[in-house]
Amino acid sequence: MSDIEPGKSTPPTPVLAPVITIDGPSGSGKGTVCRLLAEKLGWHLLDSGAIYRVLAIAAVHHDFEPSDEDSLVALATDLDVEFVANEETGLTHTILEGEDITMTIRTEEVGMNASKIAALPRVREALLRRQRAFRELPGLVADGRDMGTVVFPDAQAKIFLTASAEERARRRFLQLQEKGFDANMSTLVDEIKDRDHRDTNRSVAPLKPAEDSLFIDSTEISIEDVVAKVLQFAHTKLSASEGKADENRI
Ligand SMILES: Nc1ncnc2c1ncn2[C@@H]1O[C@H](COP(=O)(O)OP(=O)(O)O)[C@@H](O)[C@H]1O
Ligand SMILES: Nc1ccn([C@H]2C[C@H](O)[C@@H](COP(=O)(O)OP(=O)(O)O)O2)c(=O)n1
Repeated sequence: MSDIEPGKSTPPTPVLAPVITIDGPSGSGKGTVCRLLAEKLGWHLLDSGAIYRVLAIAAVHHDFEPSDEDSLVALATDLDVEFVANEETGLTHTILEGEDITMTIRTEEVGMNASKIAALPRVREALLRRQRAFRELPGLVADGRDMGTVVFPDAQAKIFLTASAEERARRRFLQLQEKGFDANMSTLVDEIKDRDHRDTNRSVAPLKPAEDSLFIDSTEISIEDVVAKVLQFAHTKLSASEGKADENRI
């Protein structure tokens, strides 16, 4: 027997929004490129690293050790965080449990703590639904470590963006200086290598290129050229997937 009552039309199949993923190590340019892409396309933006960073700050607020997986899972499940766009400054403010943490979230210390708790499998699992909820029409640009491999394995276009550790540390150095933070170049190189090692070698959702991703080394490529490469690749992939959807409809 059919589920559809006579006289009633078939309910429309929900349309899944298209996704472009950019994964890669710290300082490769993911955040910058994703923001520019989302602006150009008018799509939503997911900064998944910000969620891990917020959780790391919340863990400190609650006095939880980075190894206390049960407490961190509970915190991740009910994480009280809002990302609020400020039209005047063009900044997205991060509000954790009512407190504006926009300035602290980008420090290297928070990045390192985020990397530690991100190695816990059940914490990652607890954050999956929250990340997937960002997938809304007209489309999503997702920035992280496991966007193309785990969170959105069916993404239409996947990019792996990297650069040499020295160049990434140099970029971070300039970025931190600009924001008025103290920074030391050789400490930054060590911290970046340490974080790369932890993110790449963890057992769950390690940092690695998805099999079907475009690999871009941005060490000697400008931001504008990286954006152009990604856009060209994404257009090709999105047209191909629209073609496939049409074939299936016939
Ligand atoms: N291709 C590039 N060439 C030079 N500087 C870059 C390039 N890509 C990004 N940057 C700069 O490097 C810094 C880190 O970039 P960001 O997007 O925050 O990296 P990620 O999100 O991968 O950690 C920013 O100040 C950004 O302007
Ligand atoms: N999808 C993600 C995003 C970030 N993480 C972890 C690992 C990273 O070292 C930290 C911080 O990520 P974030 O993207 O904010 O860091 P960078 O801006 O690249 O320095 O969080 C992750 O495990 N999976």
